[in-house]
Order: sequence, then structure tokens, then C-alpha cells
Amino acid sequence: MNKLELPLANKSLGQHFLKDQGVISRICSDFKGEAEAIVEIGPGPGILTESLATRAKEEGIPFFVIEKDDRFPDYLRQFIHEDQITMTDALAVNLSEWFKEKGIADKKIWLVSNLPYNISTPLLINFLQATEIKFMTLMFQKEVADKVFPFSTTRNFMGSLHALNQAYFDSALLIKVPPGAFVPAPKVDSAVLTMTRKEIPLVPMEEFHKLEKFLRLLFSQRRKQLGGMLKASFPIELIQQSFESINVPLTIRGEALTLDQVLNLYRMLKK
Ligand SMILES: C[S@@+](CC[C@H](N)C(=O)[O-])C[C@H]1O[C@@H](n2cnc3c(N)ncnc32)[C@H](O)[C@@H]1O
Repeated sequence: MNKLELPLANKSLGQHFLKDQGVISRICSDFKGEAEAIVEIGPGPGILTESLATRAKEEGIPFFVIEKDDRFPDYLRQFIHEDQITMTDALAVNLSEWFKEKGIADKKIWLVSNLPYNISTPLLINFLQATEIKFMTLMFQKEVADKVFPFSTTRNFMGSLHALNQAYFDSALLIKVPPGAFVPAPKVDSAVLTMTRKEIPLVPMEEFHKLEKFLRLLFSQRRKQLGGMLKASFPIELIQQSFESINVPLTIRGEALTLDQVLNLYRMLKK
């Protein structure tokens, strides 16, 4: 059968279709021999899905996708079976329940996505909390990738997304991707991160929301001195004591903290 022509991209669903074979094969060959099940979010017309389906078959491992755009099942059925496709809003899915339904909750799940950029951060936050996901290969807009895992600067550059991600995953840059690798070309550069869940999280998963809330506060005004900013939320003596114990002045700005310092502050100031 001839492959169906690519449909028109729907910008409101963040659709930019990958066309660069080099990028496609780098993504699809990540975590070879380690993943026990594959999940793709936002397969679209199946550009990554085709290679992922071949790999899943070769390795004899289950493969499922979640897509929101009703136009795509016809395309996806060229590569996978109807039962492997869930048509819904990925943001609304309780992933742990869904993994159970699919019979893959006890497998080491590898999640792959060329993310819809408009919702990449809330999706990532959901992925971090689904502990069945052990590996991720995710395409982000470069600026967002850089916040998750700062790779384009050599100086320390702490932020809330970076700290949250590093508490649960070890990350690295897999590949930078120029706009020309997609149709239609986005206005921004992109980057793919490869991420492995830490065996022991730096902060227990039960405290995820508490940590997230604390980090939002800590990095809410990046340019402000932390001591002054935190005064509105914590007693000054506690702030002084905490900063002394991690050996930083009250005048420090959030972005200059190390991950250890951020997490120690969290442990001392959490409510
Ligand atoms: C950047 S495109 C990637 C398409 C294809 N995987 C590729 O690599 O070329 C993002 C995909 O996510 C889908 N998408 C957008 N919002 C979604 C949502 N809330 N839930 C599930 N899929 C969504 C889009 O329809 C689109 O197929």
C-alpha cells in the first residue's frame, strides 16, 4: 500500500511533522535493549510510530500510542493495530491507570514524544509523576529543553523545572534539531532530551506537589534576592538558619543555587 499523504498541520495542536531521517532514527534507537514497553504520545500521522512499531515487533515488546487529532487513526493503522491506539487528550489521562489497562504497568516503560510544544511542560510534569515510566526520549522547543536540562550554558543555571526534573530523572541532550527537520518548519529551534528515572528519587514521590509548589515560589522572581523574597512566606529566623546551613548569603539569586542547595532549602523550609 502507498503511504497516505501528510495532512495539513493543525497549529493549535502544536503539529510539526518530523521529516529528517537522521533525527527520526536517533530518537527511535534510544534505550535499545532496556525498554520493556513503548508508549508514544502524539504520534500524528505516524512518522516515529512506523520505526517504533518495527522495533517493538523485533524486540517482542508492547507498544501503545495516545493521540488527540481524529484525523490520524487512518494513518496510524498503516503501522499499528487499532487496539494500540487511544484517541484522547493525553493531558487528561491518568497514566498509571492507563498503563494498568494496557497490561504494561509492571514493565519498564519507555515514553517517546515529539511533544506538542504548547503543552510540553504540563505533559512533562505528568510524566515525571508516573513512576512506571523509566525512560523518556522527548523533543522540546530548545528554550524549554534548556530549562529542563540546561545544556547551552556552562554556568550554573538553576530553575524550577530543572530542579523538579533532576529530583526524579537523570537527563542528557540527545540531539539539537533545526527548524528545517520538520514540515511545516517551526519558528524555533528544538532539542531532544534522553532521560532515565533515578532508582531512588531525591525527594519522595509523595512530596511531588509540595516540592513543585516550593520550587515555584523559590524561582517566582528569578532576579530578586532570595532572602528578601522568602520573608513573605517563612519566619526570618528560619530563613537565616537555613541559608547559613547551606553556606549561601541571603542576597543570592535562585538561579545561582546548586541542586543540592535547592533541595536542602526545600527540606528545611517545607511545610
Ligand atoms: C509535534 S507533533 C508530532 C507528530 C509526529 N509524532 C512527528 O514526530 O512528526 C505533536 C502531536 O501531538 C498531538 N497532540 C497535540 N495535543 C495533544 C494532546 N493533548 N493529547 C494527545 N496528542 C496531542 C498532535 O495532534 C500531533 O500529532
